[in-house]
Amino acid sequence: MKDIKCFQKTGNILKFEELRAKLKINDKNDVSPLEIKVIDENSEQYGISKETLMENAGRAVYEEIVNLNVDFSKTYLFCGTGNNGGDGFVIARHLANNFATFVVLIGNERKIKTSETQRNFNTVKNMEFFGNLDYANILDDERAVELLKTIEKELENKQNDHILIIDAMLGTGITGILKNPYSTIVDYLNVLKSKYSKKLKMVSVDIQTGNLNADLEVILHKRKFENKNKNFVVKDIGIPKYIENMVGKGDFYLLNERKQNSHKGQNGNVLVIGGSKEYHGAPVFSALAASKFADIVTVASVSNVMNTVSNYPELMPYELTGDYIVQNHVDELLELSKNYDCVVLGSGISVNSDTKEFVNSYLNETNGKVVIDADAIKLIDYSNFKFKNNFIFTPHKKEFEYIENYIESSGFKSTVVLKGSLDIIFNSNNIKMNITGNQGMTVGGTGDILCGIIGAIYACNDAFPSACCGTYINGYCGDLLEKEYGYYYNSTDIIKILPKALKELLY
Ligand SMILES: NC(=O)C1=CN([C@@H]2O[C@H](COP(=O)(O)OP(=O)(O)OC[C@H]3O[C@@H](n4cnc5c(N)ncnc54)[C@H](O)[C@@H]3O)[C@@H](O)[C@H]2O)[C@@H](O)CC1
Ligand SMILES: [K+]
Repeated sequence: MKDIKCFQKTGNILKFEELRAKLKINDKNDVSPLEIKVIDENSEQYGISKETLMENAGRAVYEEIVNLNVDFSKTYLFCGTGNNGGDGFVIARHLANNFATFVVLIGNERKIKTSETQRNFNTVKNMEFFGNLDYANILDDERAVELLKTIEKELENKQNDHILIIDAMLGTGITGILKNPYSTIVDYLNVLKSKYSKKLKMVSVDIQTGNLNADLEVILHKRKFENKNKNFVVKDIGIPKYIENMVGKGDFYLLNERKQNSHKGQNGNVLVIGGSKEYHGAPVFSALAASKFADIVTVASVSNVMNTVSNYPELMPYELTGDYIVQNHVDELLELSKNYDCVVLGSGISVNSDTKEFVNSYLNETNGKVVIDADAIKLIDYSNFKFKNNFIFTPHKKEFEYIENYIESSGFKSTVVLKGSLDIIFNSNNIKMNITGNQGMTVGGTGDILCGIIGAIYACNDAFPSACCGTYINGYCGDLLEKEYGYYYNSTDIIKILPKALKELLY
């Protein structure tokens, strides 16, 4: 892993910005909870801890409360056990210095799972001990109604002019319909709000819980799809822009879980179509890399590649006639491909006119997932070529020159991994950089390994996350090896360490 400071506007960053401009990919405005999870994780990895994010989030909400310019006689914070509740604890810390503050934890405190929420909860408990705020723990509807009744009493009592309710119950972690006591609390608060709309102010942290009709939603970092309240403000919490454009450990949340009780072949099977009389190492590297992740990997190639394949019992051979993969193999291979989730095309396939015909016919005919690498990229006749959305290209700089002029065309639906010291992964509406890997990766075969890894992941995932995660894994192996051996490792070492990398990243 290179440390980020080395990317002071190097060629690659400029290339990234040039491609992003060309593809007209601007920063997303709305994000899904899963995307937020990816950003959170990658912020943590690249330098801004979740604790800092939580602190900034709480502070941002507190600033909005101050902006309301209301001298609240009492503030209540309804906090869940997740990080939304954690934000609530941070807000309570700030409120308590200026307002009478009452923190309510909903659910058993043992359910608090993240360290950042735990830390802020402990501080709230200390503040209760020293009398800076009040605290109650609500476990069921009964206790909830009891507390809400006291709030109602305060509202009836005319001298209390304004009461603030902070909704830090649930944020992007909500799943399914609201369970009790949350739904009881939300319903009761809505009743109070309708009866005392002037005296009662309700502010939701990030997104309003259920159908709470909050006066204001203070949304953190980016607007969420869930946002329903028209009265919202989006607050920056200090996540640098580039974080959203980096591949990190967070991206692995986008991959499908391996099926637990799966049986053979459910976790993806891959067909490697490559090799020739001259090159038999390349397709075997791709296949061996894929075999560490996929269930079944077959190499379809000519006889002398089969000799190499036969040294690896974990690889299935499929022998083709002749010395090169050529046009008269098309029907046979289109048929064979139907039994596989993903095809890896190109490793060592050689550049000659017959193979050129094969590559173009195969890619025009197939509807399956294909990772297109190396010679195959050179052999395509781009003048009348469909960049299908189930294609992932893995060119290095030189090979990229073949496809660069087509990426802006509306018909460009493929995903590209532009390999380099900083890899750039993009399709027509996403673009990310990957910084794993090091100079040791220039050794021959790493490109074959990369397309094998991507093919194995792509077999049971979507194209863009497969391209990102596969590229990350490949470089990550190089980083593990660099720690041990400096730059003095080769592709066989990468394949050997691949299971360790996969375990660390995916397990
Ligand atoms: N990058 C960001 O956007 C940041 C997000 N942070 C906060 O973190 C929140 C997400 O935190 P979490 O992922 O921990 O999730 P939440 O805190 O939103 O809620 C998760 C908890 O609620 C419970 N829950 C889920 N669905 C439920 C339902 N239907 N009924 C009852 N209980 C339910 C779960 O058991 C879980 O414990 C965001 O909304 C935001 O407030 C901040 O800490 C700062 C960083
Ligand atoms: K909330």
